[in-house]
Amino acid sequence: MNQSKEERILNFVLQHAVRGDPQSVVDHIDKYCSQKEWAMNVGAEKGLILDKTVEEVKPSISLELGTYCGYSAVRIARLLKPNAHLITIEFNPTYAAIAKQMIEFAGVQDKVKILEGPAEEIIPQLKKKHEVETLDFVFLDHWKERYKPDTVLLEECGLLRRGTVLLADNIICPGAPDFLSYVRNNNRFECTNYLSHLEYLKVEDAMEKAVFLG
Ligand SMILES: O=c1[nH]cnc2c(O)cc(-c3ccc(F)cc3)cc12
Ligand SMILES: [Mg+2]
Repeated sequence: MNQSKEERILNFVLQHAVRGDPQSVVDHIDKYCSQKEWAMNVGAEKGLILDKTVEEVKPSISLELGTYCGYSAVRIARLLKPNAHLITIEFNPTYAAIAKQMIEFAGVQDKVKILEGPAEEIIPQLKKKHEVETLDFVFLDHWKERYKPDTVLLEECGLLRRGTVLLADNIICPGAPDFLSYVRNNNRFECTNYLSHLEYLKVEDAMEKAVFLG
């Protein structure tokens, strides 16, 4: 049975990147996806915006919505302080299996917990089942039509606290218009837009930072 694109990305990393070196894993995914096959990793340019946000927030507990192959999970985990953790939620079991191998190869498995299933089912379980109190940082990178409902759900579940930073990918392409108007017109969020480009292409894209004011 022939390989999926995601398996080809993973195999390229396993064969060429340095085991235990998260930066090498990130660089090799970017190399493959810029030279061979486009894939929806946040990429190097928007990845720098993600890096700067993680370095600024210094989160103890982070949540990622949309793991895919694990590129941004590895990117975030490589910057986390000791004892800090990332929970990443992936709906697609095939992607989750690829990401698990990617995260283990990078050597960041002790910092990352992958949860498989729909975010709307897992988010309400975070407090009791996964011992989360409140989140310091949330990276939204799953389905654009889920950005707004899952943001409302995070708030309803008491997972946001004053200063929790949300960072959303793909604000222009594919776009998340209902999320954007929700956070920008809600006086409990302080928003900042970061204009960038779609991963591996010259197409415009942007990220939106929304700080919850409590
Ligand atoms: O579905 C997506 N989830 C998360 N991130 C994405 C992402 O960064 C880009 C895209 C995407 C963008 C343009 C296109 F022509 C086709 C797909 C989708 C997702
Ligand atoms: Mg994205």
